[in-house]
Amino acid sequence: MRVRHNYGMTRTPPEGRPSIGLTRQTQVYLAGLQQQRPHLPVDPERLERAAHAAMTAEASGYLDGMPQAMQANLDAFRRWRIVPRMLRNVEERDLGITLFGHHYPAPMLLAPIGVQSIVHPDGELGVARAAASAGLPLIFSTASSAPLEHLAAAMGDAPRWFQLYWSKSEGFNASIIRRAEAAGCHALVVTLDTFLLAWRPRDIENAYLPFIQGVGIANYLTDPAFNAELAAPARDHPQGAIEHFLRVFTNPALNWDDLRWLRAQTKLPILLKGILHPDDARRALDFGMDGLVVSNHGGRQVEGAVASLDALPAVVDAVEGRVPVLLDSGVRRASDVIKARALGAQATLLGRPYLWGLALAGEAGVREVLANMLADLDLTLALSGHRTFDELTRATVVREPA
Ligand SMILES: Cc1cc2nc3c(=O)[nH]c(=O)nc-3n(C[C@H](O)[C@H](O)[C@H](O)COP(=O)(O)O)c2cc1C
Ligand SMILES: O=C(O)C(=O)c1ccccc1
Repeated sequence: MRVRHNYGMTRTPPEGRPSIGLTRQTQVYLAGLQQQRPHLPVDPERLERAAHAAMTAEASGYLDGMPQAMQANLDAFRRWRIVPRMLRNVEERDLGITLFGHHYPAPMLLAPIGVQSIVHPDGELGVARAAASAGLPLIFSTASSAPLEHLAAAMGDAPRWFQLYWSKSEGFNASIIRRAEAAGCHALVVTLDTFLLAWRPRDIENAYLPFIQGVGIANYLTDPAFNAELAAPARDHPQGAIEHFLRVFTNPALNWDDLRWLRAQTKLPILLKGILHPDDARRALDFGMDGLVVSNHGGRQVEGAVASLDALPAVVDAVEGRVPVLLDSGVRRASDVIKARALGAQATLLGRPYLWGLALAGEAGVREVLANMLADLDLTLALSGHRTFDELTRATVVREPA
């Protein structure tokens, strides 16, 4: 089943099907799933618990982040409340948005998440197919368990972006950007907050690092520049490529001036992911960046970090509408997408929730999580009194009373 990227604007429900007021596109997407729905928990907290119960201890520990930073992301969303508006004729709605000249069905992308095969054998390929069926853009991670070309092939012409882990190897960086362009990615998202992997208590307790087993480095193993760099003895030694990956992955010397090199590499729009300070946002614009992703990496890098949503308004003010600002970290339900949009995020990235779907039911689980999110988004947009996301403003939300 394939759904084109045009949600809404039609009132007729699919034949013989009672309408509960969803846009036609949301109905069609849900209807297509009826036969194969795994029926996962719809509530995100229950979904999370079920997924963690189904995973190995190592995968469960790896998905977790630091308790305070993760909780801060969720608390920040809870502190904002939507103020619904009445009697505004919201019968015809359009959830679509446009970013960098491309139309997408909803203000939601799938966040780049590495090493997905540790939660389910469907891994990134299952996620790619599920994203394609919803028409929602998937951001391929550099640290994927499958090469980006395989994911692109599984998606047909459905939209995808590429996330870059900017390694110490200039040859690899240049090569992987070329590959992302060739695979039809619409934009390059450069993740700045993970130039080292943080002190992650659960992984340390489990003595766990996925790459040691060679998981999550498919883009490196298939890269001609990366392979050319391997010394001959390393090439003959199965662990050689893994050791080389570990050497080049960490890159703490990166600084702003390096963005000049990156800017010269591609004409694709470049977004910086991990921006939390308004001065960094302004600086990104000085270096010709095309967008920002406000993110604390799902609370996985700096314990006690500011919540993404709390950092958003100052970044949006600093940017003054010059480039799109996106947000992730803590998006769990449609109302979170609406709150983020009201506070100035053009779109949000959905992270862990789709991984929970993957863990429980592979590709079908991801499809279901996405379908549930879209239906919730469609209804919550309407019930809060809006036909499009452009109608949301800061006045759509209030902070909870102290
Ligand atoms: C298991 C896991 C792996 C991740 N891998 C990557 C990655 O490869 N590249 C990246 O930019 N971000 C990665 N992230 C961060 C996500 O892109 C996103 O910022 C985060 O999941 C948002 O937080 P949330 O899932 O709590 O909403 C990863 C997150 C998780 C949970
Ligand atoms: O674990 C992560 O958060 C992450 O971003 C990552 C980093 C390197 C490889 C795979 C995932």
